[in-house]
Amino acid sequence: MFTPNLEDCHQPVVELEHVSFSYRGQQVISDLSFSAKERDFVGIIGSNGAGKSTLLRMIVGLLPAGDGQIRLFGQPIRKFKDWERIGYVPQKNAFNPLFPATVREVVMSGLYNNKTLFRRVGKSQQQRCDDAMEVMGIESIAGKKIGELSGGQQQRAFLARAMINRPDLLILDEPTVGIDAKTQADFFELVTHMHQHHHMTFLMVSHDMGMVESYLGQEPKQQNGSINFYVRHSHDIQNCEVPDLQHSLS
Ligand SMILES: Nc1ncnc2c1ncn2[C@@H]1O[C@H](COP(=O)(O)OP(=O)(O)OP(=O)(O)O)[C@@H](O)[C@H]1O
Repeated sequence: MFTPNLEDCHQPVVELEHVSFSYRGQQVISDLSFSAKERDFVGIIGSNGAGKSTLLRMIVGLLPAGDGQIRLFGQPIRKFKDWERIGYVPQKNAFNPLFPATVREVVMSGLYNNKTLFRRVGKSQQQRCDDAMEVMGIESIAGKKIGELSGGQQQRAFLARAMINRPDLLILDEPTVGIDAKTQADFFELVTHMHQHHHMTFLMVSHDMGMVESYLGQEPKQQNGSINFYVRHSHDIQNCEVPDLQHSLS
């Protein structure tokens, strides 16, 4: 019987090889090698100050890796240009209630990068914005000021902002910190639903061990210093897509 090779059909999305990082002589990440493939869900767990946010900032190009190599979608990070393929939700910053932008404006701002900043926003971009807000269930509050929303609603808006380019990789840094337990559980359900139904890879820093273990298993797949990596591999969810072949050989 034909058995597809489930391990090899998913391409690497993030690869780190012997990466280290120091802030002014204080080493935070030491000799980290790690990779995530298409549709993997990686939970990054560790104590305060372990270096989790630093790691994510290196992966999104906000900090340069001191030593070692980072590759994104198979390309060395210094050559990588396709940043629309990556959505990033940094650690929560509560918005000042006086902050004037609406939810729609915050979500739309996810479209702007160096290339699109001065381009007129067309119908298709508006549609993308509507789609992202619909997925996050925030269409009804599109016109509200972001600063007037609850923490959970703000996080949904940031997630919609990260989703507007329909990224292949979504990076979330403690997305539910400071949010009540029920909203956290709803948010986690939304994220795992997205993982199962959209073709995306997730890297998520979280302190919520219960939720991480329930989705990613009890044991970390890898450790580096006091950072633990819990992984749900893509092939646990979906087989490689070879429907015709499978059909004809069954
Ligand atoms: N810009 C900076 N300059 C100097 N040191 C920094 C800077 N940012 C972080 N650090 C230090 O680097 C270490 C790792 O910080 P980082 O924010 O990556 O940890 P973390 O694991 O995300 O922590 P937490 O769970 O508290 O968010 C900490 O000791 C922190 O004080």
